[in-house]
Amino acid sequence: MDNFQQPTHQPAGKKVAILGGNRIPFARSNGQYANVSNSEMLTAALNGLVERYNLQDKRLGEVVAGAVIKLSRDINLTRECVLSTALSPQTPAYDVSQACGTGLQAAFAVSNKIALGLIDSGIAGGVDTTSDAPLGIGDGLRKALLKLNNAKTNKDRLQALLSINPKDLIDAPQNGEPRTKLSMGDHQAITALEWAITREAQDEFTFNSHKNLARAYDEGFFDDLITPFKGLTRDNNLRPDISLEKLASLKPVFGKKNANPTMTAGNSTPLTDGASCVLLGTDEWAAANGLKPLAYLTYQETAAVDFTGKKGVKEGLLMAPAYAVPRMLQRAGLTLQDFDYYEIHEAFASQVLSTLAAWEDESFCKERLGLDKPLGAIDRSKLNVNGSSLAAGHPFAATGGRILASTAKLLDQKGSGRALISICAAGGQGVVAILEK
Ligand SMILES: CC(=O)SCCNC(=O)CCNC(=O)[C@H](O)C(C)(C)COP(=O)(O)OP(=O)(O)OC[C@H]1O[C@@H](n2cnc3c(N)ncnc32)[C@H](O)[C@@H]1OP(=O)(O)O
Repeated sequence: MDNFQQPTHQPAGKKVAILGGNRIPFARSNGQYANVSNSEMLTAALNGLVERYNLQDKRLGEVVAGAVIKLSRDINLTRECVLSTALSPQTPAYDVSQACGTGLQAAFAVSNKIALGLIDSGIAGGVDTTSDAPLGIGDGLRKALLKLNNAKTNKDRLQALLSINPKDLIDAPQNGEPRTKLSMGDHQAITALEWAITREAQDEFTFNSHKNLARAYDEGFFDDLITPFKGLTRDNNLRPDISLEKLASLKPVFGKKNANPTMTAGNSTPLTDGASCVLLGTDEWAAANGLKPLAYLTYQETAAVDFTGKKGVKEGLLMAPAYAVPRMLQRAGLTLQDFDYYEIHEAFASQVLSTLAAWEDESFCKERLGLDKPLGAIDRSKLNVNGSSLAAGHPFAATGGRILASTAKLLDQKGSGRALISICAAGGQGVVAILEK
């Protein structure tokens, strides 16, 4: 199978600079932000960015953000949040949604307009809460209410009311695939088994994520990337004193029917609340506003895999980045080893490890990617150097902004270099990008 047949295009035109970023500390679900809405969190992240980069009263080209789980009243959540900030109310804004890839996809939307010369600046972002999740009325209740509304006699009305079953009252959002009814974790457990990812490797990977994030906080790396919010100054999922012994003692929570289940609450991301955003612009706009480009967003790619196996090979739900990255590398004329940093979203430790295993695997690279040899191994010391989602948490749509802002800062600190960003998303999708300085 050749996955490189479809022509993809790097938008020609203006360079797109990442000028800064901001987020609020991420909080475990039903914790510190239990009573805080998406709207309040995204507004706080945006306001922090506005303040840090003196954007008060500025009319930006566009603000694009989104949430994976939205209340139905939040028809254009991003626009409402922009109106609550000190930005000029003449700044247009709209929502996008692409599961966990939302934040990065929002940055693509802004950057493509900048590259085309249609706008000169913009903000991309994302927010999610699983604490303040929307509840709809269940199908059973909805149908009974419709019946009640159309009833002509008291008998019909009574029958409609009696048809209501308590279990049909509420329709809550599920963290699972609608087609398979499996949770993200149970899907990933199948992939982990397929790639023989051990419990020890997952726990060690998780340990490093927490240690790296804790060190980065202690070194002040996040001082100009995070605005304290509701009493939090750091992500409250972070465990600086994490131990391999404690990780090893946790019970498996996903793939429990497997012979040897390996995925636990420790080596999976927690359900999380939070928001993030990044400021993008042309070199000219940056100079006119006294800002310095941290890095440039140079390549982007989105891929999707058939996780149902309906039309051929059944692929792992979270394996789309394994396809998106080589496609982007080919277009950029780069190898997997040509990077100073790798920022791979840690949906689950085993997801990152499965993707790395696939890139090292000869038959996967030849048969599924259509390459003549494996992409090969990466230098693990360059991977998620300041921690990632396992430690920070993963408020779905906010992860893209978190990664973009910290990766741009890493490249700026280094002075020059190149970073690969990869985010897996529900629906069998993968959103990836290259940042350069
Ligand atoms: C594209 C994508 O990104 S897909 C990914 C999308 N996200 C998801 O699917 C979210 C997946 N995560 C979840 O569903 C939930 O967080 C779960 C099921 C993993 C865990 O939920 P819970 O059981 O509520 O977790 P909880 O926080 O209570 O942790 C369970 C135990 O593990 C312990 N624990 C969790 N992490 C760690 C750790 N790193 N080190 C030590 N102990 C830990 C907790 O302290 C707790 O111990 P206790 O029972 O003694 O209090």
